[in-house]
Amino acid sequence: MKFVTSEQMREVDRYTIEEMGIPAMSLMENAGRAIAEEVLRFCRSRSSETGNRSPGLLELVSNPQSDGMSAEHWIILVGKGNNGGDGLVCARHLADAGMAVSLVYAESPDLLRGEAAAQYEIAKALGLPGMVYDPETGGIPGLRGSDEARGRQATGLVDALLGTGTKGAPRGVYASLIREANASGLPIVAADIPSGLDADTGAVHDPCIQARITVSLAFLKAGLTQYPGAGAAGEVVVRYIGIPRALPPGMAAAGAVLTEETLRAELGVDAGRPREADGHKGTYGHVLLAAGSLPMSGAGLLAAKAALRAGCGLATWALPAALLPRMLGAVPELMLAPAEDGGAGAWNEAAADEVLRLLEARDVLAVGPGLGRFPGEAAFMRALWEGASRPLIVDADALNILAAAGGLAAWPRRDAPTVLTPHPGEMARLTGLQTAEVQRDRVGVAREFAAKHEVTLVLKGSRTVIAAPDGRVFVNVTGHPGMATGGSGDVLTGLIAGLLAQDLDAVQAAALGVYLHGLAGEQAAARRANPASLLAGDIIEAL
Ligand SMILES: NC(=O)C1=CN([C@@H]2O[C@H](COP(=O)(O)OP(=O)(O)OC[C@H]3O[C@@H](n4cnc5c(N)ncnc54)[C@H](O)[C@@H]3O)[C@@H](O)[C@H]2O)[C@H](O)CC1
Ligand SMILES: [K+]
Repeated sequence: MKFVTSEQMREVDRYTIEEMGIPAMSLMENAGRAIAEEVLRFCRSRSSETGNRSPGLLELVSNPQSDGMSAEHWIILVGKGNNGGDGLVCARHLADAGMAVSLVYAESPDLLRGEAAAQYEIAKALGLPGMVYDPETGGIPGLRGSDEARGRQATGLVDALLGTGTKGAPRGVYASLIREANASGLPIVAADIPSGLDADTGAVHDPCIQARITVSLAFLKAGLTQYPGAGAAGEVVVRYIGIPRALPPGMAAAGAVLTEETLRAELGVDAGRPREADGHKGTYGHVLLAAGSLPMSGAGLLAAKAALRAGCGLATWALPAALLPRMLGAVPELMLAPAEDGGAGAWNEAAADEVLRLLEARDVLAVGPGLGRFPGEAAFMRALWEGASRPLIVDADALNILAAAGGLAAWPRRDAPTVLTPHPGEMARLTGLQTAEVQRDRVGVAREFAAKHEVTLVLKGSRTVIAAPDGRVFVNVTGHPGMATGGSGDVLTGLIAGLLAQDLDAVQAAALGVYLHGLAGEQAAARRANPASLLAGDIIEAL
């Protein structure tokens, strides 16, 4: 599913209305109705949960208002732009469905323009009760304590304050209304985006609406795919409002959320592709891992096992010689290649030649899991970076060594496919940014880095971002918090390497690897009474 930025959305709106001639009022009508339908869906699901059964046909026929909505009183918070206009349409449909509705205008309705102003006239003509919020007295009627009659107590809020026209943090009355709405503890359905969300980066301003449901209109907004915005949005529903699904000519979506459909349609990955009947070990590639060191020998093992579980034909783990005795037979299917380490159980500059020699008879090199830091590390890494003519995946300390040696700007561009898999901290070191800066605009930072250095970048974390050298961006939504455990990244590296060995290109292998890694984590977590006890090895078993 593709997602767009606010700027792209504004251009889509303009193109749809001005070039295609689809009336803005139709779009607003469709938007408001879609939001109302999602509010009603929520109310019905809530009433069925709380046991108020939905009335039988006879009851409905005799009193159409009695479809359980009469107990609801929703307050619509109306901003002064078209987001507010959507809210006014929504209010009309909710009133028609039999619930009590109150409009609270952030600013005088006289400030409404265009379609939103027209919707205000309609709301007035229908006698929908409304008031202009007064920051002096504060307090939204129906949210105050129990002094209001039962019927007046609000049961939910629609946030139609700010949408894609937002600039900066909510100001003045908008901030007050957002704070009051959040403090009410009532369920909030956000129109298009939660007000206070940066719709492009997923950053949240102070304050930002904490929504139960966000009805994203026409297209998913980029900011809804990344935390903390994804957390503020609650359940995200993308609703068609009459804007054609095909983007205007020349516009490429800011990115796409990874689904099986996206993997197949956008990336040509068929996860269910059957194996050739006459396949043999050589058919499915041979992964070489340069990984592990005395204190972190397990990392290499996890990555190697994951590569095999990913379906590659063979895997060889090049490891410091001192580790060999302990690792013999640990994974019978795995081949071990000791690299001279002078008994130290650590890597050294000279070992690079051994790795490159081994790579000549193999298809992919993964370097980094448990590698550790060591004298001559930069020369070691540079030799592999320049000498490995095969697809290369760089992770963990190999990334830190790259960063410490001046980062990619100082290193030659590689011809062979290259995948980097930093977590936010490693990304900060690679870019010279603070980790917080990386996290504030994960999609943007990843996209820029991948294009600038012509690598495939996997920026890990919740909602991992996969950025291709050609500017395409994918966001993964599979996974489970229990996966935040030592070794989980090593498993991902091995998984991606195993896929690279099976003739997937760097972007395909990175995207499918991240997607499957998350799915496996979900399944592994589901098998445990307490998902916090999840181990990285469980993810491998679930692959
Ligand atoms: N354009 C269309 O045909 C459709 C739009 N849809 C809905 O409209 C909004 C976008 O509407 P827009 O008028 O551009 O802006 P907003 O309603 O988001 O409101 C911005 C409004 O508020 C003021 N403002 C901006 N930033 C702040 C701030 N930080 N604090 C306070 N006030 C702020 C600004 O002056 C504007 O007037 C879109 O999200 C959809 O909901 C339809 O859905 C589809 C057709
Ligand atoms: K909103």
